[in-house]
Amino acid sequence: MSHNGFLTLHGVNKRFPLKDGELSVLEGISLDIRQGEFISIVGGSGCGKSTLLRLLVGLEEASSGSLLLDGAPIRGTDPERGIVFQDHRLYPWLNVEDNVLLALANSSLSKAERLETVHRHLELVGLKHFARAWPAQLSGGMSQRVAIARGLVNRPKILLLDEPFGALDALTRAQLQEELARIWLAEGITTVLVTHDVDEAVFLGDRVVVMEPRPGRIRRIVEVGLAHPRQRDDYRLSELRNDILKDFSQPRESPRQSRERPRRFPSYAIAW
Ligand SMILES: Nc1ncnc2c1ncn2[C@@H]1O[C@H](COP(=O)(O)OP(=O)(O)OP(=O)(O)O)[C@@H](O)[C@H]1O
Repeated sequence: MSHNGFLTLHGVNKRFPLKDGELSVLEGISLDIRQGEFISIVGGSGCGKSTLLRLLVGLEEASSGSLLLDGAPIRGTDPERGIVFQDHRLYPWLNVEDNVLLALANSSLSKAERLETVHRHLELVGLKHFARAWPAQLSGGMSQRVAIARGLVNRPKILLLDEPFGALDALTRAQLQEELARIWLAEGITTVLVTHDVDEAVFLGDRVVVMEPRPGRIRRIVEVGLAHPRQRDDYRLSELRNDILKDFSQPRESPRQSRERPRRFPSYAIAW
């Protein structure tokens, strides 16, 4: 495995302590991500996708192995790593502008520069006219746009997305996928997207990392090899999708014992 990636994971293991032993959630994760690349990570429930993303965010520490961003070890959260969760986590008592502004709390920019930066990012996600709106006035899709603006406003080195469209209806989801592709093309930001949705993974990703569970491992990495912007009805995308879906109907080996956690529910509830 070479170590010349912009974001490099090498031999990453993650174990959680249990009352009677420990649970191995990720095993031997090695991955080199190029600067500006869009990586999708797919896998069934419980294969450790979110845990992997939490390691990249710095919310969890690896039990062993290394995670390097631009040559430096990832330790703790940092504005150089922007994150967008499935539930947008906007503060209901702050308007859209202030929600995004909050992400710049530790920035060295002046107040005027911060406001200008916030407005530029709201424009980027198509919400130029909603700076003064309240979260309760936004649809689910609009809230996720605000969350994307907030994830980008610090000009991070990487953008990490954990099922960002998982709670949206199919049409809004498709629209936001296209928006995300446009933003990624315009900004050239290295992006890691975790999703359950294989169509979404192949539509957006330069490469798709297919994971398998118990413990979470990389099953294979699929090179999509299609230029952006892509056409949703491109038959090559469906071929890739079908090929990846086969992985989920043919387990490579019998699953090892694992403890399941109750499924998470999206905590956002605002839509109109
Ligand atoms: N803090 C923790 N303590 C103990 N076990 C944990 C912890 N966090 C995650 N796990 C376990 O790790 C495994 C992987 O969880 P993770 O949320 O990373 O999977 P996932 O692939 O993102 O699943 P989903 O798609 O359902 O969100 C699960 O079996 C879960 O129970």
